Amino acid sequence: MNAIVITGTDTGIGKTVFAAGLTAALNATYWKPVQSGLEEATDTEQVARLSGRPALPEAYRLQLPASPHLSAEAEGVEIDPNRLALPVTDGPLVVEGAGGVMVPLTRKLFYRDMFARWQAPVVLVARTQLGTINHTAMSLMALRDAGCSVVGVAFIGAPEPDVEDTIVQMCATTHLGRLPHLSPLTPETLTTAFAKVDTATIKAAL
Ligand SMILES: Nc1ncnc2c1ncn2[C@@H]1O[C@H](COP(=O)(O)OP(=O)(O)OP(=O)(O)O)[C@@H](O)[C@H]1O
Ligand SMILES: C[C@H](N)[C@H](N)CCCCCC(=O)O
Ligand SMILES: [Mg+2]
Repeated sequence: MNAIVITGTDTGIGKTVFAAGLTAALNATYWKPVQSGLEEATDTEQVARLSGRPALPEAYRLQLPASPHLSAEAEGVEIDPNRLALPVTDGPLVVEGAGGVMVPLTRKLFYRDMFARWQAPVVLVARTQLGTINHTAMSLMALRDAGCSVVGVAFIGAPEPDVEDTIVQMCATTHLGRLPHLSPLTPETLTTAFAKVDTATIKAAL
């Protein structure tokens, strides 16, 4: 296996920025199987800008910025899981979901079920802000319930050591490091910040 899945406790929490840092750190290829919402820069464009690494084309590019199953329905299509088989790449592949782990790809398939089909190790990206213990614990339960192999949790935001330690200890997971809010967010600031992420543990899971 040379793919690593990046999922999160919610949409808009920093999966793409984290995925860009990891793609650069692993000299990997990036893939966003399903992009919903095309008005702003896509995740693939963001990762290309921040990592300088190659990206595979999305299997689905959907106009409506919504849950993938709704974005697909809005265009009169249904996402076909058979079109989402992990591509074979030379070198590591960083694959980003959309939103959180229980986001539907269809009305019968949540993203976590797709991760389980892929049998790829999973990194869960979580905020450090208030509310994250509940969201992270539930996301880990959902991933484990589906049989996913979780490498650990990567945190985004200001340091909250008591919160982070609580999650690691009570959820029996691994702390993969923390990305602060970067301003400006550039390939250089991301590379510097990402040096503190436990890339070795992630690489060992590949
Ligand atoms: N560490 C960070 N420093 C600065 N800005 C960040 C950081 N992480 C995320 N952002 C910004 O927050 C917004 C949401 O981040 P991002 O696109 O990575 O979320 P996401 O979890 O990938 O969302 P989606 O579920 O849509 O894929 C973006 O504008 C992004 O640039
Ligand atoms: C549109 C957004 N940027 C993401 N690509 C999709 C987020 C889906 C969230 C669905 C939900 O949890 O309600
Ligand atoms: Mg994203």
